Amino acid sequence: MTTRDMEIEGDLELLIPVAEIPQNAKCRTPSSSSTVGSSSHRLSGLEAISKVVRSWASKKFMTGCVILLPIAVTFYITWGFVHFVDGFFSPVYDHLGINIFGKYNIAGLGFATSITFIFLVGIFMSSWLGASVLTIGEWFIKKMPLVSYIYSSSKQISAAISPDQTTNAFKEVAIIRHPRIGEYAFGFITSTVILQRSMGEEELCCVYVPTNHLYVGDIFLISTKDILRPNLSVREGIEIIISGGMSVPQIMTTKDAQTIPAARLFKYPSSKMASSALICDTQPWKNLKAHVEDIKKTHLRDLLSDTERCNSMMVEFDGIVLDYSRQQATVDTVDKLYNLAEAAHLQEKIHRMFNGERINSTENRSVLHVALRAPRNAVINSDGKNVVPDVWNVLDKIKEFSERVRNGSWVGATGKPLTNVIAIGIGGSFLGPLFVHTALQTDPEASRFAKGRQLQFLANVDPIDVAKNIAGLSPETTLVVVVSKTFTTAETMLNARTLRAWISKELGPSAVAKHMVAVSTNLTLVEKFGIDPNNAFAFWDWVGGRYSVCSAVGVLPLSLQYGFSIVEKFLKGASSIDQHFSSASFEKIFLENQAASGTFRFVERMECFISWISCKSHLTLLPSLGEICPHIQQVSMESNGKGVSIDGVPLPFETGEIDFGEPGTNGQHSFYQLIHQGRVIPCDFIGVVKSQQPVYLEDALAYGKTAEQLQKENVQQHLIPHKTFSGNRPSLCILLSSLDAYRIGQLLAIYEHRVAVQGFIWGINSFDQWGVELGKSLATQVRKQLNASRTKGEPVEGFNFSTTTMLTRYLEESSDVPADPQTLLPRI
Ligand SMILES: O=P(O)(O)OC[C@H]1O[C@](O)(CO)[C@@H](O)[C@@H]1O
Repeated sequence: MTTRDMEIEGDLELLIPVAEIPQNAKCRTPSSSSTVGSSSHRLSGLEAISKVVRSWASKKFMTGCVILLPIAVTFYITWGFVHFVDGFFSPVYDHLGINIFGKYNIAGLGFATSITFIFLVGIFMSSWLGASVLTIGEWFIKKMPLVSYIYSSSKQISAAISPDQTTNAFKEVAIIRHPRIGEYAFGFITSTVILQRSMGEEELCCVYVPTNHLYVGDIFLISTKDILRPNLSVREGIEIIISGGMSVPQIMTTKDAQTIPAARLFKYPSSKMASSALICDTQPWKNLKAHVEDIKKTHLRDLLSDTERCNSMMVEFDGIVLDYSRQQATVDTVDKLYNLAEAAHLQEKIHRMFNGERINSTENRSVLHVALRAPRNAVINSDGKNVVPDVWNVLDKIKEFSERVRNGSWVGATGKPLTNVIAIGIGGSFLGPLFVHTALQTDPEASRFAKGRQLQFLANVDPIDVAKNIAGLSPETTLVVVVSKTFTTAETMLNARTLRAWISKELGPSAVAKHMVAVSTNLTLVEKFGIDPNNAFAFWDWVGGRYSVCSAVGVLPLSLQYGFSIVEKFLKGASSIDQHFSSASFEKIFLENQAASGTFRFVERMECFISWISCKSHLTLLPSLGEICPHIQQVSMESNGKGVSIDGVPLPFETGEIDFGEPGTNGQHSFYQLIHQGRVIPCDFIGVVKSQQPVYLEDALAYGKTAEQLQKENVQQHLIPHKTFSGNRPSLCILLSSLDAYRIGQLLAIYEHRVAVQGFIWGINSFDQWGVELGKSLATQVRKQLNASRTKGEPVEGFNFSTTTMLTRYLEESSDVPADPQTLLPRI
């Protein structure tokens, strides 16, 4: 139902009795109602007017009641109270012959007397004598069965608001995360307690959370660090509870938030991304470094025996569970990481990214891949322009085009439907779409939609790849999608020329218009290549190649294969993580608490810092997720393999993870020996509930196997050193409830943000790739040399000894290769 429909329905509800509305009232045209007699028209018109008038009158009457009722109740109760207290001392005054309610009424005399009396009791009870009298009195009261209960309850409540904080009063208002992640409860700190365990001491607070006004509630023992302390007095807290939450202030700050200058809370200076100071020079970095050395002394098996710690390191969001309890980290580590995040201005940097600021400063570009999956009505600006409508124009165009191809209304040059798609592209124009395609193949819904269709990718320039790609395919039923952000990448253009030649040769040059489309930011070059600009799908310079899978780069080939509706789910999954990552409440929570406590919304980002401690990561996956490895390799290693800070200052520490992995148990039969007994390599395990959960392996890495255990198992003495596993090897588990388009989108966004956060912390530019550019220019130099040697016989020069020797040898042995091949069509 649209919003308009809902509005109409609402109007009908208000004005016309439901029983009289025909089912199709909303859609009825004037002519369809003309059979109804004119008198009934008049009748229903009068009825409607009468109902409107009645509805108006009743609304106004209720408004009057709503305003007058609290005033009347307040006066009534106040008057009753004054009267009651006035009458409290009436027997005394009666005795003195003063009739306070009679003819010589001295209104308020009894009230004043009562107040004075209460005041005097206060003074007396504060004295030693008063306290002794009270103790004796209480002793008697507590002996009386029912009375003792009434007395203790009333005493607790009055103690709660007692100005004497040495009593068992509510000491402070507290907000705790309860009853589950993402929800909070108001409570009162009543006392603190030190919990002594084998791992050390921990201070806990007793937090009383009222469940039925103030009289009944639960007591929680919570680590002092996990308590949020709002800027509210105990009295204000009690008011909130008694009013059922109605008196809660619209904006609440925590006490520690006071130390954050107001300007930093919601405004970020737009000049520079961060100060040029390196993160390694900050105190939080040094603290964390020292802490890391310290934590290494505690074996993971001991850390894992602390259920409370493990529980706090398990988070869940929108169907994804993240368990980082097998990281060499304690709650204290997480705190220190928050401090580090603060020092790195992480929050500001994320905010700037979503705000479309040109945070890719070396290329002077915004970084807005999040806009590619934003809902249609979102507003994300780049240079003051909302980019979301442009994104959706392209998505709509893809939807329309892919539907035409899929339903056979767009056919090839010979009139046959195009059931095969070859997507040519390399790097970011290939790896992301390949990952999603491979993962979608096991989603039953997606594979149903892909029935009878085939999607292939062509990236490499080895002629064998081309041959493999076109083997068994006919150009008549094939659509080629050339994907290149720049439309200049040598490998892609060579492959594009090759397939253009393949199509032209079989179907004639005019067939190219029907059989080739493009995805690029460079529409001029697309046209020059010979592809109709109407058949080009744009994206923008604010989308980095490796972050482009949600642009037409991935959406077009995937929609052709699975239909747009499936791809839209994938975009929605990624968007869910984006919103979570940037949500206002997260920002508020994070800033207000100065990142002091582990909040759920932040935790996804935490794990990457933890991995960072040892700077390496590896992924172990389900077969269907196999292609995430190469994709993450590019996203992570091309983004964060940097040697200078964003300001160009050489970094005295190493950046970048080395990511590698294998799907399923292939890794077990390949490199797991090394991760068990060789180097320590932090691992990410991605599991899917409906498939498998490789938890046994994570535990093996964490716990290991000791010599004592082996002895008990009667293992031969000389084999014990070989069969011993040190354990203490960190890993992370991401568990997805299923592997469908939505979850794949979520997974993609989690890794993209993880990489961005790492870069933000290290203070580098994760969005340029000058290292790759160097590789490209070196390749060009070599290509020019080979061409000059082959066509003009020029000697190899300008290279070092090794390269010169190898190039010369290559030239000698490949004398039959053409100078600069225009295509790579297999020579059959
Ligand atoms: O899409 P293009 O321009 O062909 O570039 C392909 C890839 O080349 C790189 O620039 C370097 O590998 C990547 O970032 C990019 O994804």
